[in-house]
Order: sequence, then C-alpha cells, then structure tokens
Amino acid sequence: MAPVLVKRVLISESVDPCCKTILQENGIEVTEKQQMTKEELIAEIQNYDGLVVRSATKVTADVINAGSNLKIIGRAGTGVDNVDVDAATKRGIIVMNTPSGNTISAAELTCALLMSLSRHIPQAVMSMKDGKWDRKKFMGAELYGKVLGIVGLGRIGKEVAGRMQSFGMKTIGYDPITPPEVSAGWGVEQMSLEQLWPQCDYITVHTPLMPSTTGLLNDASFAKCKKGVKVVNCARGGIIDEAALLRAVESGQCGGAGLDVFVEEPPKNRALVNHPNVISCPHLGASTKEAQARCGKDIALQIVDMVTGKALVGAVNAQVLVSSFSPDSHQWIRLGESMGRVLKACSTSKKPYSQVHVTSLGESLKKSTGFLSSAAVVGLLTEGPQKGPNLVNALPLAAETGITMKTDHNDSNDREACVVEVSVNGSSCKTVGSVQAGVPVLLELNGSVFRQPVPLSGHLLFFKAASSTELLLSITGVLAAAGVELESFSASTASSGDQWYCMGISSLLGDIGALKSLVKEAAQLTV
Ligand SMILES: NC(=O)C1=CN([C@@H]2O[C@H](COP(=O)(O)OP(=O)(O)OC[C@H]3O[C@@H](n4cnc5c(N)ncnc54)[C@H](O)[C@@H]3O)[C@@H](O)[C@H]2O)C=CC1
Ligand SMILES: O=C(O)C(=O)COP(=O)(O)O
Repeated sequence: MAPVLVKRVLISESVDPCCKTILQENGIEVTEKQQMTKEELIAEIQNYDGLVVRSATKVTADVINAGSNLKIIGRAGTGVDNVDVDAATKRGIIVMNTPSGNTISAAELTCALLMSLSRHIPQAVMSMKDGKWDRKKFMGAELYGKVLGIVGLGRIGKEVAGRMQSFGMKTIGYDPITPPEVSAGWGVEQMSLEQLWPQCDYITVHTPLMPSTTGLLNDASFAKCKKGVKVVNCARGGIIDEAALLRAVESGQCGGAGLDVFVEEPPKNRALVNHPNVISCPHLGASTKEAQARCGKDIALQIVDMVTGKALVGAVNAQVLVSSFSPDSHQWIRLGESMGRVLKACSTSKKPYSQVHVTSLGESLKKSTGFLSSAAVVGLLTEGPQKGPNLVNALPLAAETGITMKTDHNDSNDREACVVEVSVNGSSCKTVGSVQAGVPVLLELNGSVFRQPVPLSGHLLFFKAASSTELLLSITGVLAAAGVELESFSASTASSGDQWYCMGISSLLGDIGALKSLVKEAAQLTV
C-alpha cells in the first residue's frame, strides 16, 4: 500500500508522553487537547490527518464526518466501542488499537477485585478510616477451592485464569471462538453458558462490548446462578446488565459485584456504586504506568509504520490491507486500480456493475487476492480526479452499490497475474494484467492478448476493430489532426476478426467520437 500521508495528529486524551515524542521524532506534528466537548472536537478535527484516543473520547459518525482529512484513528488501548468503526470504514479511515499493551494491567485489576470481593477489603478499609474495628462484619470466604467462571477467553481472560488458578480456584469458561482444547491447555474447561452459570461461585466477563455481549449477564442468567454468586466486570459497562445486577444484589441472588466499567462513565445513576456489596473503580483497568507506556508507544509506532508504508499493525477495520504492506505490493495495487479503470472505460453499458470477479494467479499472489480486489474496485468506482474510494472502504462501497464480489486464487499457474472481470447488464468485460520489471502491465483485454504488454501509465487509447493495414494509418491520421502524438502501440496476437488494440498517446483526444467510423468500440483514459 502506498504510504498514508499523516502530517498532523490530535491526541484528545491523557496518553503517555512517549506517544507524542515518537510521532514528533518521525516528522508528525502533534497537538494535545483534552476534555473537549463533542462540538469542540467536531470543530477541531478537520485540521488533522490522525486522531489518537483512549476510551473517553466518543468518536461518533458526526466527528468522523467532520474530519475531512482524517486517515487514521488510533486507540491507545483495547476496546474500540467508543469509535464508530463502520462510519470510519465508509469514509476510508483506518481504525487501529493496541490490544496487548494493557492486558496484564486489566487482568491484575480483575484479580484485585475478585480478592476484594472475597474479603470485603474496600469496605473494611472505609470502616477503619471511620474509626471502627469491626472484625465480625467483614467475615470473608476463601477463594481456594471455589469455581470461577470466565466469560471471554481472549488475552485478558487467559491471564486472569492463570493468576486465579494459583489461588487454588477451579476455572471454567465460555468463548465462541477460542477452541476448548486451547483453553484446556491453560486450565480452563469450556462449556455452554447454560452449564456454566449454575456452577460458579464467581463470574468475570472479558468480552468486547457488542450486540451479542450486551446484557450477557441479565435477569434470566442471574436466576440460573448459585445464590450469592459474585461477579466482576472489568471489560465494558453493559455486558452485565446494570439494572439486572442491581436487582440481583438487592435480592441477595448476587452476593457482590466488582465493577471497573459502566454504561455511562462517570455513572450518573449512583444506585449500583452506592450499594454496600458493590465495589467499584473509575475505569482503572489500564491505568498503570506500564500499560500506558506500552499503549502510547505501540500506537505511535503503529502509526509511524503505516505512514512510512512499512507495515499495518493493529488495524481493526482493514485486515485485507495487512498483506498490502509488503514492499513489492505497491505495484500490484497500482495494477489492480489501473485494471479497474480500464474496465470502467471499456464497459459500454452505463448500468451499475453487478459482479466483480478477481482471480490471482501464481503462488506468490496467494495472499494478495484481497487487496487486488479492493484495488480493482477503487479503479472501477473512482469518478474523475476528486477524492474517490480507497482500499479501506472499497469493498463496503461495492456492497452498498449492489456489486457482488467474487475472488479466486489459482497457484497451479506458472505465471503471476491478476484477472479482473466485471459483469454488467448480462455482458462482461475482462482484463488480465501483471507486474513486469516493477511496472504494471495489461496483458489481455476481452480475449485479445496483446503482443507487447501494455504499460499501464500515461494516456491510453483502446479500440476494437477488424485487423487491416489501413486501420493504423487512419487512426494515426485522426490523432495527428487532433495534435495528439502516438507514443506506443500494441496489437493483439490474433490476426483475424475484431481485436482490441492499445495506443499510448501524448494527450487524450478532445472528441473520441472522431474514431467512430473506423472502429467498433473505443475508450481512452489516463492512468
Ligand atoms: N477496564 C479496562 O480498563 C480494560 C478493559 N478492556 C476490555 O476487555 C475486553 C477484552 O479484552 P481482550 O481480552 O484483550 O480481548 P480479546 O479480543 O483478546 O478477547 C475477547 C474474547 O471475547 C470472546 N467473545 C466474543 N464474544 C463472546 C461471547 N458472546 N461470549 C463469550 N466470549 C466472547 C472472543 O472470542 C475473544 O476470545 C476488551 O474488549 C475491552 O473492552 C480491555 C483493557 C482494559
Ligand atoms: O483498553 C481498553 O479497552 C480500556 O478499557 C482502557 O481504557 P482507557 O485507555 O484506560 O481509557
């Protein structure tokens, strides 16, 4: 992928100073402005190519759409639920996070809350500060031998499991993605949630917040739990339904809750926070010197790597682009875009495309089909010189315009090439291209194989006509009359029937209709 141009970055929260330093050392101008209102952020964001946030900045569609120059939203941390990732993708903006920087800190806070719940440490501390010496009231229970249910067995869930096993807890869990044999390797037996709820003395959730995890622990699931179950939410407010939790702690069905996160932060409704069996923190999971230093450094380095075209790490909405950062991918991306442009120019029907079929040929292009498809769509959907789609939003835009994407790879072929075929209104248009000596070239157009590969650069004139000796003379005559010079020429290898030809020309013809009487079809473009 071509390096993404990022000159100015806004950091809108308290991010470790190393982030600013690294960005500046790499020639990026950095402004830090914290605690902006939504309106202030909307007014400010248009001045920046990049935005770095933690969890407090709500990067809504309004903010994203106001960021007319925005190319990157960097989350110095894990959860990206405060960023409207779909809106960013539509606008072609890369969203990236630093998911491993705060894993240990979040896991340690979870363990601290589990221990605090078992021994009432915060309540005992408050009572001491109140001048009391109440040993009876704070009778606890050992964690040893108890069952901990871990919902979400990703990075943090795994670290919590290991730590709590050392306290002698039995760890069981559920995760729809992590295979049971993998979690069994770190001592967590997986089972369905139905089986898990009734077994747990403690439950901790470590999933992202998304529709399928919102209210994962609700009235119905609390009812299936052991009476007095204790719960911890160090992931995101709302994974444990707050109203259901309040009902459960009030009834005693839940014996205590440790909360680091809330649906609304800070929470205006204080009922949970004020409940004597609820202990809470103001979203401190990642608030350690170590986690902040890692996340600040990671996000800055990831942005620098992206800007320099070195690598794309941590992107949450542009997985297809990760392989586009290999050093020799640039010319293949240019090829895909140029082939899309040729197809656009040569499709006679003005109807919207119904299908784009991209096939990569050759072992070395195995991982390139994704970005070649995006690049072809960029070429097809770009209208004129104005800001068109990019590799981030090409596929969502194609889906929005009703285009079905089909991709294939064939590595039995002994050459490296890319085939792009577009279907429109019952007919189709097909190109075959490759990169030769670092230059994107067109090898075939609609079945006509060019004798000389056509370098895809400059002004190109394509036409379809029956082969004849007069044809060339007549066409060059039309060009000369229009003051256009012929710079290169490539004919089809076939010698009979209608074939496609390509000419490199010094400038586009003012009126391509001048060729109408000489050819069956003609198209010109600049690539
Ligand atoms: N309190 C804090 O300051 C912090 C909170 N977090 C939160 O913790 C969450 C987890 O972080 P990581 O472990 O790094 O993420 P991760 O992506 O490594 O793990 C999340 C796991 O949840 C699983 N999952 C998804 N849907 C599920 C479902 N319906 N039921 C059960 N499991 C499901 C996934 O398969 C994945 O294995 C983050 O999304 C973030 O919101 C992260 C860091 C700090
Ligand atoms: O990384 C995460 O998901 C967190 O919740 C940490 O949030 P923070 O960066 O401390 O605002």
